[in-house]
Amino acid sequence: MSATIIDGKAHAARLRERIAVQAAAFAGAAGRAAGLAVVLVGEDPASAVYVRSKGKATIAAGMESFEHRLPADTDQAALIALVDRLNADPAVDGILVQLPLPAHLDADAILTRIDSDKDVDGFHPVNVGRLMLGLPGLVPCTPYGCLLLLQDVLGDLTGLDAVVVGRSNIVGKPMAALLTAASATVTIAHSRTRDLAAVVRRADIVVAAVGRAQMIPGDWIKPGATVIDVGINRTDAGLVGDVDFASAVEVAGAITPVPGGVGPMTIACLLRNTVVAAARREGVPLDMSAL
Ligand SMILES: NC(=O)C1=CN([C@@H]2O[C@H](COP(=O)(O)OP(=O)(O)OC[C@H]3O[C@@H](n4cnc5c(N)ncnc54)[C@H](OP(=O)(O)O)[C@@H]3O)[C@@H](O)[C@H]2O)C=CC1
Ligand SMILES: Nc1nc(=O)c2c([nH]1)NC[C@@H]1CN(c3ccc(C(=O)N[C@@H](CCC(=O)O)C(=O)O)cc3)C=[N+]21
Ligand SMILES: [Mg+2]
Repeated sequence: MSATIIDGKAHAARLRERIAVQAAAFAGAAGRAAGLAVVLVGEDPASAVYVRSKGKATIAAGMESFEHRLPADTDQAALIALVDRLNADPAVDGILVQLPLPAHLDADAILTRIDSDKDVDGFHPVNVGRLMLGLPGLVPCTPYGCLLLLQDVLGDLTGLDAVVVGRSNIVGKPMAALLTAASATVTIAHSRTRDLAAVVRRADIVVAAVGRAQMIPGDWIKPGATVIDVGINRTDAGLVGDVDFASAVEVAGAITPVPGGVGPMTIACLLRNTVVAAARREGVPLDMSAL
């Protein structure tokens, strides 16, 4: 039996339509469009592709896009100065500094410098704290997009066994926090986990966020499990996930493809966070049930 393929691209397109309605309502009430500033330091080609697609999606949703491209040798003080300028700019509701930054820059200091109310990535310590405390804030886009896909497939996640493979600050840890808040029973696995196969085999939900091409084979997947593949790995065979799709699709109940799964949801959730941030900043009420 073959799994349902979770169409992240179609789900993201529907979400973007609802966001556009809310963005128009915001613009009508505030007298201006919501604005997203994206900062890219250096010339990494993959990052440049993401930044371009974020800019296009922002404009398509009826929001304003501000792109800042800085040379790879930009120093800490110059980047801090740009963040300060964006923090103070009333037309900017969301700020995203594309990661990874060049090694000579202190990414933690930059992310902490962003106004937490404009932190549409949800990486600022204040938003990380809010997520852990269950307080309203801005939630990291990729894990939030994964949660939306899981709830679409499974409905209520209460009591389900979830395994998150990967413990990064941008995907694994916030994913585990969201699943915990949704009342799943959560295991976080990582490079030091003993017998990863056995840990994955007991999961009703597997979220793979490792960055190793096709490392999770189908025979680790419990029959009928829901598999969310966050991995984006460029190989000679093209773009592949962290899950071996060909074998996993034969065992899983539902599975995201790469491309066309989590990636498009990340961008849709970034737009969602931007209109949410804009509405909070201006005190404009939004229909959150649409988002
Ligand atoms: N689709 C999307 O929108 C997005 C996709 N990505 C993709 O998701 C993947 C993960 O990204 P990110 O979280 O930033 O990656 P990181 O490199 O920051 O983290 C990888 C995690 O995987 C763990 N890990 C590494 N090797 C193994 C192993 N052999 N067994 C078990 N765990 C292992 C690491 O463990 P340890 O902590 O012990 O080192 C670490 O916790 C990448 O492919 C990235 O490109 C990322 C963001 C958005
Ligand atoms: N501050 C910051 N925030 C991020 O959210 C962030 C970041 N830095 N750095 C890089 C990662 C990665 N990321 C992706 C976004 C979209 C796709 C995406 O749309 N992927 C398409 C394919 C794109 C392609 O073909 O390359 C898909 O999976 O279908 C992938 C990956 C966001 N990230
Ligand atoms: Mg993100």
